[in-house]
Amino acid sequence: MVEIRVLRTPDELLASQQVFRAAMVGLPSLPVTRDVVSTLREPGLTYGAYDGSTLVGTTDGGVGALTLPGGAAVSHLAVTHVGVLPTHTRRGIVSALLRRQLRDARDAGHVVATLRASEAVIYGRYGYGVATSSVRAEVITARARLRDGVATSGTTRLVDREGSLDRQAAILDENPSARPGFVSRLSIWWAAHRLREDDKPVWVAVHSTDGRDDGYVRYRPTDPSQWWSGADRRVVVEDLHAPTDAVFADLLRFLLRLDLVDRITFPALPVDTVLPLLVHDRRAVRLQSTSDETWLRILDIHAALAARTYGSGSPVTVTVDDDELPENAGTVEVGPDGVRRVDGPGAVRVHVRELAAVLLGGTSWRALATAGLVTADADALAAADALFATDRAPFAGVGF
Ligand SMILES: CC(=O)SCCNC(=O)CCNC(=O)[C@H](O)C(C)(C)COP(=O)(O)OP(=O)(O)OC[C@H]1O[C@@H](n2cnc3c(N)ncnc32)[C@H](O)[C@@H]1OP(=O)(O)O
Repeated sequence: MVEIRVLRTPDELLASQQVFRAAMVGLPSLPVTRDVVSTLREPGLTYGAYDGSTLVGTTDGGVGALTLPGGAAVSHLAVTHVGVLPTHTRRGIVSALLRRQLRDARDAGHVVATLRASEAVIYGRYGYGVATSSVRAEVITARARLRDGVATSGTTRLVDREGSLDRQAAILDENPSARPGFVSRLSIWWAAHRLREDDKPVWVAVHSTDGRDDGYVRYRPTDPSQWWSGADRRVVVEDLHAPTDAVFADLLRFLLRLDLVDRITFPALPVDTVLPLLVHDRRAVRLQSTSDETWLRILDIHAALAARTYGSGSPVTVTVDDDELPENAGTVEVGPDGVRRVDGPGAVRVHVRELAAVLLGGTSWRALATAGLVTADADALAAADALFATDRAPFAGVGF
């Protein structure tokens, strides 16, 4: 049997970092030392599994906010650094760690937990479901001309990279996106980003509307060694924050003005991105692949459902199954006027994992029913879809 403990000292946190990296095998190296490791972890949120005196598994988190449909933000545990040493896998160690983490997060009052999954088969058993997706896009700049009707909403300027991370963090904090699924960025993530900085070229452009900074794009060439005479010069957008489509259009306008660049890659955009519509030749934009982005675990079903808004229509009763956090289980009535607990079986029956998939509007109830993941009749499904549908695809816009 392993023992699960909260890790606190720099040596324990460093050991957790090493266990995670050994489990992940192929991550780029990161100069984490005893001196800096505490800046990368929030106190009391790193867990370790011990086999005797040896740390063999770990999980970690940070607390921020996640935006629900309608714009309300709820308390959010961002789960990361999950790993078990290869010598100790398939003995239930990560299950013990993740269950303890979920229980503590619920008891601490967090409404949702989310993570990015290294594999799709790991987290569903703990109640995590895919709540947002992203699309990778590539722009062939020679063919990409912005449509004449795309209005300019502000100005875009290059800023010095020195100190610009603080500027980026402030812009994000001051201009959160109203898109469902948006998550606030944590200081531990910016600290990790600082640690990863190198002397390779990277550029930052900041957008302002009426003199107020409200968005930015950070981009870098993919292969500087081939830049001088390269025939296929590529730039990758490392990070982009555009709280509105108008800001996004201006940042795209800026990127399309870069000389020498043949292709621009956006590794992750919302699946309903306006990008192809903004250019005359929509095949200048290749939407290459979609990926699951946010795996979401609802920790407090009543709080999560009550904090979002709904479309019009009749209320629907939903019975939720949740073995891991049994206080969540039961029936709720959800309608345009709110959410309340009711007795008896609901018109729809769903596991908490599938409720996570519809919470932000990223999946329809009808699609879940087609996959056999919801039990309901056609009228109840239609009513639930009318309530839960959102006008924008949910998107977080950050990996962690
Ligand atoms: C948010 C993040 O940090 S994502 C990064 C996750 N970490 C990694 O991918 C690193 C490499 N992998 C690992 O460290 C480990 O294999 C982990 C963390 C994925 C799983 O840890 P384990 O301690 O082996 O998991 P545990 O023994 O608790 O498994 C629970 C169940 O999940 C299944 N399972 C776990 N991992 C996998 C997997 N990668 N593929 C298929 N099934 C899996 C187990 O078979 C078991 O199934 P069962 O309940 O039907 O018996």
